[in-house]
Amino acid sequence: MASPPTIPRRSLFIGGGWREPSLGRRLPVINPATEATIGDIPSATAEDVEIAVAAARDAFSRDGGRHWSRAPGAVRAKFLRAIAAKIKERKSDLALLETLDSGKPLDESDADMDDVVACFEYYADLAEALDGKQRSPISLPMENFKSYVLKEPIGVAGLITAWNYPLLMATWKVAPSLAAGCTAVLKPSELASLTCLELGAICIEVGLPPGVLNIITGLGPEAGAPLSSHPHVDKVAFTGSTETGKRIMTAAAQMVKPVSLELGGKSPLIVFDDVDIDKAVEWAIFGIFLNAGQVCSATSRLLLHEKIAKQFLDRLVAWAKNIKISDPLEKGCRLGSVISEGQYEKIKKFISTARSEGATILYGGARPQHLRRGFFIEPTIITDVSTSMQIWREEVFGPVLCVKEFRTESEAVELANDTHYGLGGAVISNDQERCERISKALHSGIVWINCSQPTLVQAPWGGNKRSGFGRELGEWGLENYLTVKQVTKYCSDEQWGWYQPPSKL
Ligand SMILES: NC(=O)C1=CN([C@@H]2O[C@H](COP(=O)(O)OP(=O)(O)OC[C@H]3O[C@@H](n4cnc5c(N)ncnc54)[C@H](O)[C@@H]3O)[C@@H](O)[C@H]2O)C=CC1
Ligand SMILES: N=C(N)NCCCC(=O)O
Ligand code: NA
Repeated sequence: MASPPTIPRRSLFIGGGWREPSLGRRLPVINPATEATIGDIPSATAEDVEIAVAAARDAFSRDGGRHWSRAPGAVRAKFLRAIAAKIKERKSDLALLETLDSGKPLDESDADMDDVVACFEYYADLAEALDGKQRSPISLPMENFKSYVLKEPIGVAGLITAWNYPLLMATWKVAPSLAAGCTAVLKPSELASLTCLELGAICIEVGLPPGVLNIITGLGPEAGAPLSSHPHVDKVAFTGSTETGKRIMTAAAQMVKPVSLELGGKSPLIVFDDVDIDKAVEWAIFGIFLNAGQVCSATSRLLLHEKIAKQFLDRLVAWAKNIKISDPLEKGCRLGSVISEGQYEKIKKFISTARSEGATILYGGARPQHLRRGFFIEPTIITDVSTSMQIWREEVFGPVLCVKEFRTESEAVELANDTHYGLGGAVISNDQERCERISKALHSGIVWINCSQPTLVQAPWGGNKRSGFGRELGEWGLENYLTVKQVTKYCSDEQWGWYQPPSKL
C-alpha cells in the first residue's frame, strides 16, 4: 500500500510568515472518511486576532498604500495571477488535501481547484480594469460644479468561511478583497483548514507583500468572534449557517461595520410534466447529492408535477442506487462522507424526525452497508412530506432530498416560495415562457433553468431572506470590498455669494 500522504504542519500565517499561536494550542485534523486523526492545525485566539489585524492594517497603509491599497490594479493583478499559477501547479496535492480533510470525492476537489484558479484569474482582470473605472463623472444639471466618483478599498476585511468548499469559499472572498486593494484576515472553518493554510505557503512563494493576507485557523467563538467585532476590521464577509450569521451581524453592528452574509438555504427544484425524465432526474440528483448535499444552494426540495411523479421517483431511485459511494479517493466516487461526526449525527436526526413525523423514507436513510468506518450516509429520498414538517422547513446540509407533488404552476410557485430562505431555485420544463415566468416568481437570488448548481465566477451569487444579503462573484463580488467616494469641485470664478461680503476698508 502507498504510504499515507504527509499533512504539512503549519502555524498561523501572519505578516507574511508563520507564527505560533499565542497560547500554543492546536486542533486535530480528522479525515471524516476514515475517522482517523491525520494532523493538526493551529488554534488562534483573540491575542492572535489582534496581531493579524494589526498586520493587515499596517499592510493597508504602509508607505501611504503605495505598495498595495493605492498601487495600480496591475500590481495586485500580478500577485493574484501568480497565486493562481501556483495553485494550478499544486492542483493535485491541494485536491488531495481537500479530500482528506473534508471527505468529498477527489473528482469534486479537482473541480474545486479549477474553480479556485479561475476565480483568482478573474479578479486579477477586474483589479486591472478597476483603474479605468476611476473618476467616472456624474452628470449634473449645472456648470459651476463638477463631480466624479472614486472607488476605494474599504480597508481591512475579515473573511470567515465554512467547511463545505474550504479553499473555494475562501477564494470567493480573498480574490475580490485583494483585487479591490483591501488587506484581509481569513478565518477558515476549524473542520477543514488545510488547504487555506497552504494558501499561506503560496503567498510566501509568490512574495505577496507581508500582511496583505493573513490566515488564522481556530474555533468560531475563539478566533471568528473577535475578528467580527474588531474595531479595526472595516468589513466582514461570512459564509456559513444562519445562526452564526446572526451573531456576526450583531457583533459587526456594534461598530457599524458592513457585512455580507452567505447563509443557508432550502432551495426548490420544480419539475413539470413536459420533460425528458432521465435528464431531469440527473439534475435533481446532482442538485442534492453533489458534495453530499453540503451545499448552501442544494436543491433539497423537489417539486414534481403529479402526472410524472411516479415514473420520476422510480427513475430517481434507480439513479440514486447507481451512485458510487466509496472512499472519496477511489476512482469514480460520486458520494463521499459528510464533514464530521457532528454533522453525521445531525443528518441522521433529521431523517429520524422525518420518519417520526410521518414521512416515508423512499430510499436510503442509513449508513451504506459496505462502509464500516467514516461518516457516510446513503443518498436519501423522502416522500409523503407535509409543509409543516421539519424536513420541509429546515436546512439539513446532507444528502437528503424531500419531495412533494403539485398540480398547477401557481401551486408549484407557492410551494417553492414556502420557506424562510431565498438562495437558489430551479425549474425544469420544455416550455421556455413558463421557465421565465417562474424565474420572476421565485423569491431567490439565483434561478437555474433546466439544470441545478452550475456556479460561474462571472455571475452574482447570494440570497434573499434568511439566506443573507450581498452578492459574491462577478463584478458584484468586487463592489463588496469597495467604498464609493464622491469628489465635487466648485469650478466657477465667481464668489459663492451666499453671505453679504464685509466691507473691504
Ligand atoms: N450555508 C452554508 O454555506 C453553510 C451552512 N452550514 C450549516 O450550519 C450548520 C453548522 O455548521 P458549522 O460548521 O457549525 O457552521 P458555522 O456557521 O458555525 O461556521 C462557519 C464559520 O463561522 C465560524 N464561527 C462560528 N461561530 C462563530 C462566531 N460566534 N463568530 C464568528 N465566527 C464564528 C466557524 O468557525 C466557521 O469558520 C451545518 O450543519 C449546516 O446546516 C454550515 C456551513 C456552511
Ligand atoms: N462550486 C459549486 N458547485 N458550488 C459552490 C457552492 C457554494 C456554497 O455552498 O456556498
Ligand atoms: Na477535517
